[in-house]
Amino acid sequence: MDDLVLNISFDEPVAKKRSNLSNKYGRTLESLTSLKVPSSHDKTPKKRKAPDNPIQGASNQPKKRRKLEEGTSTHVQAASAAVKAPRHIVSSLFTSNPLVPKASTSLPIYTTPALPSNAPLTDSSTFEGVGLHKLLINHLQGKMNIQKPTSIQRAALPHLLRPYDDKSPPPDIFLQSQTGSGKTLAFLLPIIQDLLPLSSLSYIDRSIGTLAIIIAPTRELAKQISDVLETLLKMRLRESQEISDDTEPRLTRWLVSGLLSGGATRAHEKARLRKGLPILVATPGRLLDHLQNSTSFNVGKCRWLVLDEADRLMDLGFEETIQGILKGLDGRRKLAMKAVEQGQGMEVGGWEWRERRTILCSATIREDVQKLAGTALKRPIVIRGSLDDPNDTQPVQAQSQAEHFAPPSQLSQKYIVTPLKLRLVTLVALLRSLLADGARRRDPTRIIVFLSSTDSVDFHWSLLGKATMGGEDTDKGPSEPDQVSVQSSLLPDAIVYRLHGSLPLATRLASVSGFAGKKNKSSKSNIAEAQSSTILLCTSVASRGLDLPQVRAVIQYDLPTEGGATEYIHRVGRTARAGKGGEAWSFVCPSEAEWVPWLEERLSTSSAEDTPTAKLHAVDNAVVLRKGFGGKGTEYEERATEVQLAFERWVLASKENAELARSGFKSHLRAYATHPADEKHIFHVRNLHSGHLAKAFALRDAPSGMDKASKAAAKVGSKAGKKKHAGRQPAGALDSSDEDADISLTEKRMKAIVREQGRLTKKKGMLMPSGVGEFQIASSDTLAKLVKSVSID
Ligand SMILES: Nc1ncnc2c1ncn2[C@@H]1O[C@H](COP(=O)(O)OP(=O)(O)OP(=O)(O)O)[C@@H](O)[C@H]1O
Repeated sequence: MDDLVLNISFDEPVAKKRSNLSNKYGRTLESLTSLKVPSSHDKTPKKRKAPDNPIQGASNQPKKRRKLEEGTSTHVQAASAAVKAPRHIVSSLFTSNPLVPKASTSLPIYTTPALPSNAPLTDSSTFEGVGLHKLLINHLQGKMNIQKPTSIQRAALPHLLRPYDDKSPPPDIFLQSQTGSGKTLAFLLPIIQDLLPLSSLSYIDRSIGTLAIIIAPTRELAKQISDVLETLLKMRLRESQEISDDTEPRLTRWLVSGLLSGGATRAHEKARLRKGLPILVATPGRLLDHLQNSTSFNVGKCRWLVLDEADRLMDLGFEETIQGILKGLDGRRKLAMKAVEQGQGMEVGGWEWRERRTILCSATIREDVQKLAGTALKRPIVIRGSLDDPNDTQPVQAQSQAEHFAPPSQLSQKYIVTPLKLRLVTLVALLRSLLADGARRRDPTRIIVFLSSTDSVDFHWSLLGKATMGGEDTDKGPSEPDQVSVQSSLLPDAIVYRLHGSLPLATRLASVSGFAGKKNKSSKSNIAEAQSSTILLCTSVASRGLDLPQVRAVIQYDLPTEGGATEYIHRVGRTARAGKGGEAWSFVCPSEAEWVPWLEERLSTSSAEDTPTAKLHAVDNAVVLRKGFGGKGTEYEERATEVQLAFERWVLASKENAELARSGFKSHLRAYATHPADEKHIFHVRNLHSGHLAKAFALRDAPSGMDKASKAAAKVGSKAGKKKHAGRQPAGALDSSDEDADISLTEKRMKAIVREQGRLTKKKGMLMPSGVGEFQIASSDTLAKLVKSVSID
């Protein structure tokens, strides 16, 4: 069935039984002549015609098997040199795997529960009822198709829309609610409503400066919030002629928004600030930089401050930066107050700018977030947006990690216990079956795949984009950092994007918008992207806040190394947003099987009651492979093997490819070693069979020295794990250090962790990285560049 949908058929099914020859180590060896490459006499390898059907090309190749394969062609010789192994042992994918507990042999049927937990409310709640201005309601309903508030909006808006009252000043707000529940509008709408009346004062224009600031941890998130803000600010400033009420004050369009995230030059940003940006969305480093260095940045009357994803801001080490921003804002306000007292500044009608109103959004109220709340918020209350109780508010108190933070109830959560050797082909099979489902529904399918390191993202992205079943030469050399998308012959009609912090900003933004189906100027793809299915391979940089439309599934190919259950919830929260359905898939190695009850326990304590959000469904690996590759009986095994071999051929085909695979492998291992101490009983590098893991990176063998490296990684991991949470480098940390101004902070953090791991050596008084391919921090190149310029005493 899937074969049809994906236009893949096997004209010559490979039904031969594999000979189960075991070597003395008990590993089954098979030589596969499909791996046979042109002999050294063939100076110019013959161009093979690309088969129409990607898998068919491979199945047409000879199937004779030998024990050992000898790489003899000239271009394979080069690759052989790269992998330093002229004789490659090819082990079977389907033998010598650890036993996997029995799981469901059919895919669970997904049904959306009657009441998705993050959907707009269906009761009598209305935007009028929570006090929203009619112009904003008209715009939401007429232009944005948003009819009713969600529970967090119903709970937060009355507090945030309350006008300032000297005698009973409104509280600052700590917003804590599910992913995809509409927090962005919950803080943007009150800000706009508060500033709107100023538009009627004839003497007020943009020169008043910045009156509201929203801080987001990453550039992607800042851009997304800025886009929503711009959409809101396009609202009509008068009601339609027929119902226009002439007693209403006439509003002018001076309320504009700006984005400061290091995407433009400082000089350009300064010029924009000089003109005046009443509402500003910014990443922390660049904002502090302008606060400290741009005299034209007029923020003395800034009344609103939003700290979005505050726990992520803390994770990324922005605590000092935020404290600097708070001090900077307070200092500027004092100066503005003095100026008004001395008659050198002006008042803003009766609008109270002397009291700042701060909103902090965070999934968790950990100790560090609570500390931040202590400095940033006045008279704070926590608003959670309970479905049943619109008035569910409480004072801020420290809680356990994931308490009150659960995945949306309508999300379908599944996991596959996958032997290491089968990971790569299972991923391809799963992607194929999800795409086939979408094609059947005639819907473009969007899938996000989380990996643990930038090197691993780069490897998988290149592999999918360039490896072909027929082995024809589509490799046009290494990918440029600004290349946005690739297409895979194994994943027809889908465009594959990647996202991590080592990519240039323009590429990152183009990847996000391309994946979301927006028109992409920089993309070289001929396919109409809006109609295409898209896949995003990414690090944890994409786990927070990103609101990408119609994400059908989130695949955690690598489970989070940082942030435990909370990070899991954020990642899966990229789907099943605002009441829509979605699937979350987790790849679990046999040695990690304990992760499932471990996670379920945490999810059930975070759910209000024992809801389906606390249950993950096991899906049998064979079911996924069969669905993805099709065929009768165990034919899928042969097909999966052909796919694996095609990947391995690609890795062998050039030095660059082999290097990509080895870097991905090593970075994966290093990332794995950073699981915290209290997860070591589940995730420990010593439980990973390096030879089997190599298969998942399309390598025939683990890169040399990996035994030592994995021991070192295990040591480092346990050492790092013993450190307190605050001292550990989070996944994707440098992914998000996205401004020039943040580089020095970034360097400090990076040096600390690299030093901790003993991978810096001192050369000529300068610290240099002594290791290769860095894990979740950045690619080895970036690491080298960043560290090179810094000398340490
Ligand atoms: N009242 C509403 N009715 C329908 N859709 C809504 C409503 N409010 C927000 N949305 C939509 O819900 C989606 C998720 O909103 P938003 O990104 O603000 O969620 P969030 O709570 O910030 O999620 P996360 O915690 O993952 O950042 C957006 O596409 C938004 O347009």
